[in-house]
Amino acid sequence: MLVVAAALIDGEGRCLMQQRPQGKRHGGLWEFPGGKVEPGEHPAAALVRELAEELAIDVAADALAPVGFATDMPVTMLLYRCAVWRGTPQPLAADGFCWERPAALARLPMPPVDVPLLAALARVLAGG
Ligand SMILES: Nc1nc2c([nH]c(=O)n2[C@@H]2O[C@H](COP(=O)(O)OP(=O)(O)OP(=O)(O)O)[C@@H](O)[C@H]2O)c(=O)[nH]1
Repeated sequence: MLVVAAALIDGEGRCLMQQRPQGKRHGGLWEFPGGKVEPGEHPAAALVRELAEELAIDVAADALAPVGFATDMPVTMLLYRCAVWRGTPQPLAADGFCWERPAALARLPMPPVDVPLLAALARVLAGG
C-alpha cells in the first residue's frame, strides 16, 4: 500500500500533525495528513487531493519537496514537506490536530512508519 503524507511547516518551523479517528487502523495515534495513492495516480497529485479533502487547503504540486520514505508492511509512506498553501487547515478528517516543532512531536504516539520520517524531517529542518 503506497501512502503519501505532508509535513506542513509554518513560519515558526512548526509542523502539523493530526490525530487519527478512533475505530480506524492506528486510531488515536498522531500522523501526518495524507492518504493512499489511487491506482495510476501521481503521488504528488494524490497528496494535493488528500490535503484538500482532509484539511480544506490548496497546495501546488511543485510546493511539495520530498523528505524521505519508510516502510512498515503493508504501508510504504512517502513524506513531503510543504511551507506554502492557500487556506487555513481544518481538521475535517481527524479528531484534532496540533502544531509543534519536530522534537516535541516525537513524544506523541504515532504509527511505526512515522518515527523515522519525523526524525528525517527534523534533520532537514535543522539543515543537516
Ligand atoms: N495519512 C497517514 N497515514 C498513515 C500515516 N502513518 C501510517 O502508518 N499511515 C497509514 O497509512 C494508511 C493511510 O491510508 P488512509 O488514511 O487513506 O486510510 P483510511 O483508512 O483513512 O482511508 P479509507 O478510509 O479511505 O480507506 C492507513 O493505514 C494509516 O494508518 C501517516 O503519517 N499519515
